[in-house]
Amino acid sequence: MSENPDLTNERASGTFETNAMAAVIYGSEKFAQRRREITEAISKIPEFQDSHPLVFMSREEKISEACRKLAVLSNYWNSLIDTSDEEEALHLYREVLGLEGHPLALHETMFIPSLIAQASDEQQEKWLGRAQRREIIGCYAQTEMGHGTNLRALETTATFDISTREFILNSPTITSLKWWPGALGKSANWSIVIANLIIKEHNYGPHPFMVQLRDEKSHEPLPGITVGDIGPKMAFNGADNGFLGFKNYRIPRENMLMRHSKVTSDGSYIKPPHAKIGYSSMVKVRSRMAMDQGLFLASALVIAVRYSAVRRQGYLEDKSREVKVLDYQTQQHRLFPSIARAYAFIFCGFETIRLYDQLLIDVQNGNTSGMADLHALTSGLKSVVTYQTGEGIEQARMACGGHGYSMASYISEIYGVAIGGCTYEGENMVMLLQLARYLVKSIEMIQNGKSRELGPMVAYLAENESEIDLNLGPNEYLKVFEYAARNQTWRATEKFQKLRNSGMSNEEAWNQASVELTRASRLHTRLYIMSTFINHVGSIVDQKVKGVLIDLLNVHVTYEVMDIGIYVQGLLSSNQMDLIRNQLYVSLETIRPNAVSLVDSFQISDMQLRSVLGRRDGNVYENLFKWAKSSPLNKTDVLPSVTQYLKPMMEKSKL
Ligand SMILES: CCCCCCCC/C=C\CCCCCCC/C=C/C(=O)SCCNC(=O)CCNC(=O)[C@H](O)C(C)(C)COP(=O)(O)OP(=O)(O)OC[C@H]1O[C@@H](n2cnc3c(N)ncnc32)[C@H](O)[C@@H]1OP(=O)(O)O
Ligand SMILES: Cc1cc2nc3c(=O)[nH]c(=O)nc-3n(C[C@H](O)[C@H](O)[C@H](O)COP(=O)(O)OP(=O)(O)OC[C@H]3O[C@@H](n4cnc5c(N)ncnc54)[C@H](O)[C@@H]3O)c2cc1C
Repeated sequence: MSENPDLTNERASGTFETNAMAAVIYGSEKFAQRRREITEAISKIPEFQDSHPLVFMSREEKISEACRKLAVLSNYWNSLIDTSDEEEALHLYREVLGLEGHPLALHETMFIPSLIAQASDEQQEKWLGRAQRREIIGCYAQTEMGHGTNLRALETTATFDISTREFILNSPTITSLKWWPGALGKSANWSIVIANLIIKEHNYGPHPFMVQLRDEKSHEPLPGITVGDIGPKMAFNGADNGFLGFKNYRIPRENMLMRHSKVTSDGSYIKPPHAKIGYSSMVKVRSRMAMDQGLFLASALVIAVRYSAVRRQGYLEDKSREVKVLDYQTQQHRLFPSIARAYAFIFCGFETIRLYDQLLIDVQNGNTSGMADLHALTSGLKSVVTYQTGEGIEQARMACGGHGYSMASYISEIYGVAIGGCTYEGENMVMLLQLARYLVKSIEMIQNGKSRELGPMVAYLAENESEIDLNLGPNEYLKVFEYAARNQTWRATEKFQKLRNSGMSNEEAWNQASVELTRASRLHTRLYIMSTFINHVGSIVDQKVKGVLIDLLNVHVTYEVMDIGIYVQGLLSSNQMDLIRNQLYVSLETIRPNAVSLVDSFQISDMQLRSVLGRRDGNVYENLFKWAKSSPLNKTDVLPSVTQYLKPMMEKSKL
């Protein structure tokens, strides 16, 4: 079937090459090209296609389908990608497995990275190759039923038995059961388990241990291990998140991951170079989240924008033909700022992934000085990005009207998976408060005359306000954001200090200032996102691409400043606010002809999107009907439930 002419026309009105834009989105022409090649190669392998639509499958079927594809994938792995390239691997996973989770997701994202960051050279020699070759499947078991946030209160223990030189693992209570780890329930046979290290009755706090859970031949749980699946979730049901308990389960001393902290055979403890070095796997995932969430948001927008270009409803001036809903200003206001955010998040994601990779090298060389900065940055970024992604996806769903609510759109599944990011890798409020600690410390440095020691990301906190001339472009909007973030950070810090100075305990003062503190963290992070977007656009060489991205940046800066209006009342007059509002409306119109090309540029395949509404060819209606007919409910005209219950009920009512 040929392409829907409405989409053909939209594509013809684009002013730039989508391949050139993809090269900017994905950081290089080479990688953008590799993504296309991988997608093309996969499309030719029939076993990678869903055996039937995932949305009609039960959990068991979804997990089985994911395992089937992983088994097929193992035959093609080396021929499809450069296995040493994490981004290629991720693209392959996304294309073949989609986003509903699978038994290797945590193996790749946390188990292997933990071995790389936490295992000594000898331990890597023993386990890393096996993990990378997928001879074993691992997971990351930290969260317990009773505690996920407050890691110092974890209850699982690993007690060193000096006589046998083993650790004895125990789960002393119900609440100490590990609860949530992905792939733990049914798939993983090994795990990195975070447990309190106890030597001679002294608790040294949470440490990582390499623990075999299941027999490598029979896959049966080993004696002393209780393990299973925690049941269905809001989404992500292709993953078997699990529970895990230990009863006097012994592992050799050499199974504590000992790159940083160490326990010698006589039970001596050697401290790590930084107290929080064991938290690196979390920082690794957080550093990826802006990218991954940006892609979730992008997926929803591809669906909503393409659909809005083929959906016609109502009239504007021309009464001879109904208008594409994408031409309504409200629809543009609903979708275009999110397109800008998706681009910005991906740009930030590349930046934080690079920063993590650099930090990993620094830490391996004994330099831990960058840990606090990256922890603060990624804590704020994961919180803001996951929240705004959730908002953007939900708006995309509503922008598709009734069909958006159908699973045929697939947006609800994208939403369910993405929104989990507000919780996993540190609940958002908690992580905003982690960043707030860093911001408060920065203010205290300024108060103590140490402004010069501030890092580049917080230097603006020490600056004075300057006049704003909004006609001068994005950098002036950045100043507006700096003003808002600086003002709020000072106000929140002063509130905290005032409460503390009034005699309140540090903890209570912090609690009573915490809403204001989280607001400061959000503004600081949004400033970082805007500034990264501006810098990125500034570095683009292709002039056509750059021109469109400047238009998109204008949508971003005007929308973001309008969105934080309450924080800039002291800086901007109502005339200036009106000016910004009008600039936003103009920029929505400017971007309109490029809307479809901007989402096409994400180059997310139909196979990955799984959306009838978001099909690249735009042939929505005939495929919607086909999809509905394939619903299991339509296998028969008369359901057994009708024969069994409704018919007798109706018959009885006739009497
Ligand atoms: C490659 C192929 C991939 C295939 C992918 C396939 C795609 C699949 C499809 C979809 C993707 C979906 C994937 C889903 C994956 C989900 C995985 C989820 C995993 C998890 O959730 S793991 C568990 C995560 N848990 C947490 O994040 C816990 C949160 N809590 C904490 O981090 C901490 O407890 C704390 C930071 C909140 C507090 O810690 P603590 O009490 O110890 O510390 P404080 O006293 O508060 O602070 C002390 C001091 O330490 C500093 N600090 C804290 N953390 C760090 C750190 N990490 N680095 C540096 N410094 C740190 C803190 O700032 C304080 O400093 P100051 O005293 O203020 O100076
Ligand atoms: C999809 C998914 C996958 C996951 N995968 C894994 C995994 O692979 N491995 C793993 O170990 N874990 C995993 N988790 C667990 C996850 O990391 C935790 O659920 C998360 O860290 C939040 O902790 P919690 O559940 O204890 O929340 P809680 O801390 O109980 O949060 C409840 C509320 O209390 C508030 N709160 C808590 N502490 C504070 C505070 N100090 N200040 C202010 N407010 C506070 C929170 O903001 C929140 O509103 C996963 C979770 C999900 C949803």
